[in-house]
Amino acid sequence: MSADKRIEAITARIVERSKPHREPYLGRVRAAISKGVHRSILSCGNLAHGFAVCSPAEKDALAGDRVPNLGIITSYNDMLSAHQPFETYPALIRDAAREAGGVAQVAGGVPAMCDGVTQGQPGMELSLFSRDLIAMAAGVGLSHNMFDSVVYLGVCDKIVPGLTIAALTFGHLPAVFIPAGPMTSGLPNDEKARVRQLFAEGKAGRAELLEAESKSYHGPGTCTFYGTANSNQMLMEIMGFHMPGASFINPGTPLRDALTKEAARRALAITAQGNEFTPAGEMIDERSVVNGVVGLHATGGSTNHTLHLIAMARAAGIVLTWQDISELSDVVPLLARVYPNGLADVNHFHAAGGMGFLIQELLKTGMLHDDVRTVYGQGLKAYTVDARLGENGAVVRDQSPKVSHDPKVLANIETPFQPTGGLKMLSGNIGKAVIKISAVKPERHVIEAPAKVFHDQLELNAAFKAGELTGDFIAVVRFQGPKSNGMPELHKLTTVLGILQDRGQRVALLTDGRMSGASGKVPAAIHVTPEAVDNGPIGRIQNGDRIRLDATHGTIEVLVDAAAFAARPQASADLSGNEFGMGRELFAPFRAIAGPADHGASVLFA
Ligand SMILES: O=C(O)[C@H](O)[C@@H](O)[C@H](O)[C@H](O)COP(=O)(O)O
Ligand code: SF4
Repeated sequence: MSADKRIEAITARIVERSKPHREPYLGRVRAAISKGVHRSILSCGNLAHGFAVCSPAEKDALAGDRVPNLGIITSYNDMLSAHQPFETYPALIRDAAREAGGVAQVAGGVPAMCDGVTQGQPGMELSLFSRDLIAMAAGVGLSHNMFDSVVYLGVCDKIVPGLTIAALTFGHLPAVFIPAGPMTSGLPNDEKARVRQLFAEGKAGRAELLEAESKSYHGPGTCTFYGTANSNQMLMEIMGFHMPGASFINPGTPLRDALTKEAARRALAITAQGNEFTPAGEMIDERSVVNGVVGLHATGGSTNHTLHLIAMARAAGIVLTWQDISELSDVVPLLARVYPNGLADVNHFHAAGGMGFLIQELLKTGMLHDDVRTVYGQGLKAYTVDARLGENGAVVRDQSPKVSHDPKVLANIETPFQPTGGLKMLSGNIGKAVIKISAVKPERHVIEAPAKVFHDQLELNAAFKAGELTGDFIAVVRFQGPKSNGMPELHKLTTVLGILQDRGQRVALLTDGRMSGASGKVPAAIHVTPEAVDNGPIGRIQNGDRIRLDATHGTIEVLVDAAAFAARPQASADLSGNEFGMGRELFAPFRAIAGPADHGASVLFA
């Protein structure tokens, strides 16, 4: 069936807006494709260097242009529990390539930051910029120009967005993303959050907190809350970069390995040398991007994708805006309740029917474009399946169930948890912002209260410890934008504001910074643009100003006389402490040129 007419209209608007960028982009992709198999333009010297460590048979294969060579971009390290399983993937992929008559080589590695390790630490100020750095680093690997297709190994927050930017920049090559899968379920996320609140209130000690944290984050795989990392998996599947059913299979299982080998074989099958050539730059179009946004809304996905998905789309010449995202939110129902939007984790989501069921339900009422290209072939309907291991160890796919295995976690389209999605744009005399309402109770969608102004999250936490955060208030935490300090996640605010909210205070957050995808229950107007350091109105808010955050009508207003507000001096902040230490000095050029949040806060696109 064709997509809902409202989805079609927004898609058509994006197509029209994107033309000035998309058409030249496609021209570059087609020009690169026309050069044919890329090793043929390398000199003998280039080639000899490129396959010096290969076996004689591989050298022979690669010397001609008849055997496809698969590039591997890996983000393996031991810091991210989600990426640690990638250590063994290159060997698996090489075996699969050889068995399929091809060759595979690691083209390069990219850096990967664990936002959980850097949360609340100086390192978090490198996090957002690491996305674009990852795209650049992947570009270094692919610039060897030895490859006919690429597999990208990445899971977490900035890594999948950065790898997607690279995959679309090298859009003349097919791109298959291979995930590592979620950690098995440990201490439930809400129990972990409860112990954190007890610790913050002095009712639990450090030993008890560390025990709870370690029982929650206990082994290889992605953390099980529905944050940015798991939003990435959802996006890669619904946009057609994953093999169907690949996203949420636990690491270290036979099915996981079978899916990895299958993905490698598929990446070799869709090169220009075969009959199903699927270059990434042509596979991904405006419909794929809209499908990604729809998936975000239907699952209550991470607010960080109001930054990343914009930058990812832009890499393919597609101009996505917060208005598009907000209007799609008005159309797409919420079908998943996964922490922080519920108590379940991604393992429960998968067991309830997972991505196959979600896509099936959304297709039923035209919430998704079915007529899209994917690494698996034509049409998203092929993704309404469940993957399992067949007798001979091959991946077998069954049609997704017609009814959710757990309606409390995954709803049918006829009975959604909320009629609209989770991500709204706010606008008003403070500028533009985004808010995630899927995890906020309806009675907190409108908050009007006096401002309490802070210049970093530690100041707010200190005010909490000093007992100064009484009554209703809107915390204004500014100078947290990309040009100020790299736009770190302010997730440490979640615990304190959550305690105050649980005590009955009506509180909200307003910031030019961003939150973790795992943040949720406190209303937060984030990514305020323009940011304070860019002369944004958020820099003219003063303590005591009444602010009205209205997620129902999509507005964010400071209730001060317009002329008086405009006449106020712009606040300034001492950011010298953010310029050095923990590598921040290396990212000064990024802070200097970063674009605004509503354009993806990127150093790659204005
Ligand atoms: O956007 C995200 O999903 C977060 O960056 C996530 O990747 C990060 O790791 C959380 O902050 C960890 O959650 P805790 O800090 O609550 O453990
Ligand atoms: S989900 Fe976050 S905390 Fe968990 S491994 Fe990924 S980046 Fe680290």
